[in-house]
Amino acid sequence: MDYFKNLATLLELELAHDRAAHELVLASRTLTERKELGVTWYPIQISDSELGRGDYLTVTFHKTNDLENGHRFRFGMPISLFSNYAPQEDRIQGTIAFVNQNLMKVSFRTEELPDWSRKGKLGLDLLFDENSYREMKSALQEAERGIEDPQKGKLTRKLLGLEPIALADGRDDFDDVGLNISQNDAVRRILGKGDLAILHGPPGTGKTTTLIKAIAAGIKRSGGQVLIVAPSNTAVDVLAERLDQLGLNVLRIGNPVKVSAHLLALTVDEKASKHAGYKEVKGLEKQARAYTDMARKYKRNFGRSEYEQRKALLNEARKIRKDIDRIQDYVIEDILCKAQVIAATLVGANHPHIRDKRFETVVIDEAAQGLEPACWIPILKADRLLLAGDHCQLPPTIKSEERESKELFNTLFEKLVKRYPDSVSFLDTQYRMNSQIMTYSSVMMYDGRLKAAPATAEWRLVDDTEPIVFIDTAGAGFEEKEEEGALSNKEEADFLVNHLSALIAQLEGGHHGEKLPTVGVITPYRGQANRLKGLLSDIGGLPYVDLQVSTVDGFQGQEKDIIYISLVRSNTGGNIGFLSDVRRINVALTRAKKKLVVIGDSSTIGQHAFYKGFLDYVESVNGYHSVWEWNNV
Ligand SMILES: Nc1ncnc2c1ncn2[C@@H]1O[C@H](COP(=O)(O)OP(=O)(O)OP(=O)(O)O)[C@@H](O)[C@H]1O
Repeated sequence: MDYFKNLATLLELELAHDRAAHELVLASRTLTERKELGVTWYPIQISDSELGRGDYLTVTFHKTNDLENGHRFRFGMPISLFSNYAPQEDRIQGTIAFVNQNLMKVSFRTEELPDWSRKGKLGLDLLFDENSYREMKSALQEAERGIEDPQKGKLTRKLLGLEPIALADGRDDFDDVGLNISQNDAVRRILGKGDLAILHGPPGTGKTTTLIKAIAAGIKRSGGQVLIVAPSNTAVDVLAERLDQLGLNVLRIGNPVKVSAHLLALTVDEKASKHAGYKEVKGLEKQARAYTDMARKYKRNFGRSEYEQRKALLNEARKIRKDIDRIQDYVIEDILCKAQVIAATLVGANHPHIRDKRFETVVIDEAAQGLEPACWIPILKADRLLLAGDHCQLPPTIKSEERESKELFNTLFEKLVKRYPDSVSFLDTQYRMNSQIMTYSSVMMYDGRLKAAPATAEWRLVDDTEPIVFIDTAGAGFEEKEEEGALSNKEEADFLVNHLSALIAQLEGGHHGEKLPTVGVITPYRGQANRLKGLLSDIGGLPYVDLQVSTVDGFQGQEKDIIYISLVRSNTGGNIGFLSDVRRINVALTRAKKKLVVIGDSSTIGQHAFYKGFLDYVESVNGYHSVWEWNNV
């Protein structure tokens, strides 16, 4: 079917760009730059190594310094181990079996690491993760092959509009006093046995709360097992943690990124270590290791009989390892059977432990951020599907610049919202923003259907009369500049930092030692984010203030009491680049709880209807100011 072939073509384009970009980083950046970009660990030390299943060697590495903040190594990705003596030649590839901030376990397809690993300093490079693309491609092929199959292709045909779909009518008696009307309605429709349910949750409307209540209620009623997936590990961690808190048996497939003992306890490895079969495995592992160690003694200068001895010992170890594998298979099967909820990333839904499993219900959270080919991986395991997300916020990240690739921004979530509007439950009450901050987003993005919960609608900073402010830099000579491909606006950044510092000083005066509000500074451009971070660190930060500076992408899903937005764009042509993607600016405008300050050049951004409307709106609530008002004080 052309539908999946077209998707596969788009995916190929994206793969080519992603790979080229990654390989360019590895080939052209220095070791220090790669470390900063989070794609290299160096220097590292080996703290353990263990021969395991299928003669794979698992080696544990530790970072020997902890200066880098964040890295991009994730469970299941390929890496390359190198030594500083000959970083080009001395290399061996492996796969990440576990990773946290400072420790990584890597499986190598060998019984021993090469000799060079005992000399010099070692490092790890993150290789391009072709595996995710392979899984996506094979899901598209499988979807295409299965579409004619009366049973297997059923949900696929329904989702594509080739066969009638059954939607739940919402006639159910579910009612949770902790949920609002739209949330309870949504749960009722999810609990009805339709083929598809979509939960549309604008910012701060309790999408996750609703989703986990619906899942828990469904399991409580009819048992069964639910697969819940999300595009990012962070989102999967949130879901796993919250479902576990509700007392469900949750199994986290893959490797949590959040540092939490609670979450770690939900993984297959941790559950296996507490399983009754584990003791037996440990005993057998000890025996196998003893045989292998004995065999290794015959390593050099041996004659025929020693050779035979060595072979026999290794054979013995191998036999024991087969027994271990059998017990481990049983343990894993038992853990999988008992789980009420299995949580994984989209690609993790094809982890070997669950690759061949089917689920009556599959749930995809943050579905509007998932690449469509990745969404098909879990969907192919489902009889019915529940999607949650908001297509009016950021779409998935796409590396390719080519025009056709932009088609991937049109997510399956959005297509299904349009194809089956009756399957959509809209959450209409938000618990985050003062109503003045919410209104423009509600009108432009959500047909004016969003309202603020009563307790939220009026909240504001102490003595503050302006929850939403636009500061116009038009004519002030603030200019956008491009340096090494990065856009920033120096004067706007200086102004922002001064304005923010003054606001905080004023709040400190009125706060008398109470906790200061949290602050976020958002800008669409990385160059400006770096400039702002630099300025703020030059003035020694803002003491006692919880402050985060980031691009819009780093803020999705978060909230702060005060948000500043630096729009950067200031040119005569009215060129606003990717600011014209209103989904991106919608995310920025909906992060503030009590005060939102937007700084930009009305003569540039005002040429675009969305921003023109925004300026008019802010003026109508008396929040419009010119930069001169501050500069002349
Ligand atoms: N019915 C409710 N009554 C009171 N507070 C609620 C209700 N539903 C959600 N909230 C609160 O709203 C906030 C957002 O909830 P949740 O984390 O579920 O939202 P979300 O919609 O998933 O958020 P996001 O904007 O990240 O998508 C939380 O602080 C939650 O406690």
